Amino acid sequence: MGEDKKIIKPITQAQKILLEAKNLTHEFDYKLFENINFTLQEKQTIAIIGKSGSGKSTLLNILSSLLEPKFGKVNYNNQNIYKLNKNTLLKIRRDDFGIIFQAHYLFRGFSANDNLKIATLLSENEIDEKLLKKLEIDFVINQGVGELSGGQQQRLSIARVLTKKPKIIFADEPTGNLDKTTAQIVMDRLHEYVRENNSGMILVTHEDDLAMQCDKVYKLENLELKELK
Ligand SMILES: Nc1ncnc2c1ncn2[C@@H]1O[C@H](COP(=O)(O)OP(=O)(O)OP(=O)(O)O)[C@@H](O)[C@H]1O
Repeated sequence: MGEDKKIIKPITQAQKILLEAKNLTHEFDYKLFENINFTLQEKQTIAIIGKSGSGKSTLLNILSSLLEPKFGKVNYNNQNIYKLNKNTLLKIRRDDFGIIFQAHYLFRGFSANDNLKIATLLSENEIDEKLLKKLEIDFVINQGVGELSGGQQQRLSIARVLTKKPKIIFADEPTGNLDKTTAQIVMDRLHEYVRENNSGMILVTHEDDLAMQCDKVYKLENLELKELK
């Protein structure tokens, strides 16, 4: 009698949805986008490209809880973040959302190290020395923020955000001040972080080659979000 053969089936589990936006519409002086739907899954990276002024940063602000849309909703943990009470929203923004914008919001009177320590105090995580080395800022860590170059400040703000271990990274031109090689180093770290932490990332960029390294690429154009990849 032959042995029972066990057939091991691959488990095809649906990826968890991290963020879901429905019917987003927004305008300032003119309409920027209308009825946009958007989903970010665990371990997924999504790039948003488009012409200057098309509304990419505005969309990222809305997705990251910083700007309430004129219409539509943004769901995180199945709840519309704009219907949450202020303290709950602040907690999500502090603990779960890692916002990397062009204005770094670093504390300028403090050293680079102090800026990182603030993130460790908020999250009870350690400063990741290896990450600082990979980002090539380990040797400026004791300098004041004001003494760092623009690109070093940018990488410090990225290190600070990653120290928090966010569930979702929202990055608006995170490599804007960097040369091509350093920009790639930073992007590699962000992708690595997402993979290793079951996180997700939404990246706004003008760099098509950096966008194409993401799992999905959308172009904001004519009020719509068109899927390019
Ligand atoms: N807070 C605001 N109040 C009024 N108008 C705004 C505000 N924020 C953005 N806008 C306008 O909305 C439009 C889209 O701006 P946004 O920064 O979202 O574009 P973008 O696609 O990110 O541009 P860029 O690629 O140049 O950064 C612009 O015309 C801008 O002036």
